[in-house]
Amino acid sequence: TSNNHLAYMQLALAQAKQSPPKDSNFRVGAVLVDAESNTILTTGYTLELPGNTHAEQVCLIKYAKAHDVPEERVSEVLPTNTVIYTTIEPCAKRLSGKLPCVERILRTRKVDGEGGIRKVYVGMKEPEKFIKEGELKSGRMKLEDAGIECVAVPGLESEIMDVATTGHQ
Ligand SMILES: Nc1nc(=O)c(N)c(NC[C@H](O)[C@H](O)[C@H](O)COP(=O)(O)O)[nH]1
Ligand SMILES: [Zn+2]
Repeated sequence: TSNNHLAYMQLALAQAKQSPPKDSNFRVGAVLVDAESNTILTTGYTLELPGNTHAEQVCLIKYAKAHDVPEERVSEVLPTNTVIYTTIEPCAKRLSGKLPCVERILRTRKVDGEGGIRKVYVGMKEPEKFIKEGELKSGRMKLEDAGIECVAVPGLESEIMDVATTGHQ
């Protein structure tokens, strides 16, 4: 139901508020959810873990760690109907050159095409500040092409933006 989505997005926003301000990224929060049982698997916020980490990346690292696999093998342990809520859409490219979250989400799918993250619930699109719209659009297309639906959860955009850009000049 839509108010369930809003509740998870509000939780993601609460995570984003814990992120240390930095002028070269956005403060984002994310919540990894098992949609089958409607239970929270992990939460994450930008820079929560060392290595200039993104919120979505933190969720996956934590879940993988809890199941004794490295993040790149999280597909082996994720529940089959996993979804992620993120205050800003998964990044398609990162100025740091690190692996974008779109790629991290794509590789949660098992080799046989089963499981992994099936839907991405987004609080708002990434503002065109670090990355051009063309790149952002190609990221969205990659997810759609892989059958991963991006669903907007409206209502928190202005608060998400305020939190995301705290610390920017
Ligand atoms: N969805 C999302 N989650 C995050 O946790 C985060 N920080 C961003 N931010 C996107 C922005 O485009 C990148 O932060 C810049 O491109 C700089 O790249 P780095 O973060 O330094 O790798 N986006
Ligand atoms: Zn990212």
